[in-house]
Amino acid sequence: MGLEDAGGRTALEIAVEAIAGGVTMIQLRDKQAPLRQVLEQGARLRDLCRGHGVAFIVNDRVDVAVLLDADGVHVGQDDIPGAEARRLLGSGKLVGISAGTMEEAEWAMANRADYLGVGPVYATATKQDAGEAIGTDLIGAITDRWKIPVVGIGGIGADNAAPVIKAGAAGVAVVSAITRQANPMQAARQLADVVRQALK
Ligand SMILES: Cc1ncc(COP(=O)(O)OP(=O)(O)O)c(N)n1
Ligand SMILES: Cc1nc(C(=O)O)sc1CCOP(=O)(O)O
Ligand SMILES: [Mg+2]
Repeated sequence: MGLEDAGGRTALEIAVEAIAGGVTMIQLRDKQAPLRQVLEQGARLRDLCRGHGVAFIVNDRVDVAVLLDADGVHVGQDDIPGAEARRLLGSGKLVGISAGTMEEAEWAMANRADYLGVGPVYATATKQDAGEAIGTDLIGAITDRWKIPVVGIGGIGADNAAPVIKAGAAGVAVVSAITRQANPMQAARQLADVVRQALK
């Protein structure tokens, strides 16, 4: 989660509400905090997730994922390659890989991704270097070609999540649609309802 606009609330506070609202996976994504703080915050988030049967994933940092005994790591095209991440993490852990083009999806599949994060589906202000919105077509093309869970990411909220699922995604990954809302629990619940409905 990026908590720049979380209204002074901590990641843990937001996560408690998000889980109560029905999220099934939480990713620790903090590119700024000192490592010691990331580890402390991560341990609290991990314990919370474990207590609720929610998957806990660390973004970028395989070392942090190992130290926290996270359920897995999410890596992008410029991060540690997925196959190397898996070697460090050991078996039984998830490796998620980002893809914004079919070529990137091919790389991710060659690196034996467990799931793909595909985006930015819509325009996003959360990730400055996300690039132009790509829409939902790539999700359809990937899920037609491979049997792999895909989550759409980028600019997704309850108002526009349904087409992402209808295109073939198994779920959606969001930051601002939960962290920037006055009531993160209600926002998560609305989003989960839309996703569940679209999956039917
Ligand atoms: C689920 C999910 N999908 C994509 C990303 C983006 O990863 P990456 O391209 O490495 O960019 P950063 O998040 O590291 O800025 C993600 N984090 N999660
Ligand atoms: C972390 C991230 N990755 C993206 C990608 O396209 O790979 S877009 C993104 C930011 C998602 O935040 P929001 O839900 O607020 O748009
Ligand atoms: Mg990354």
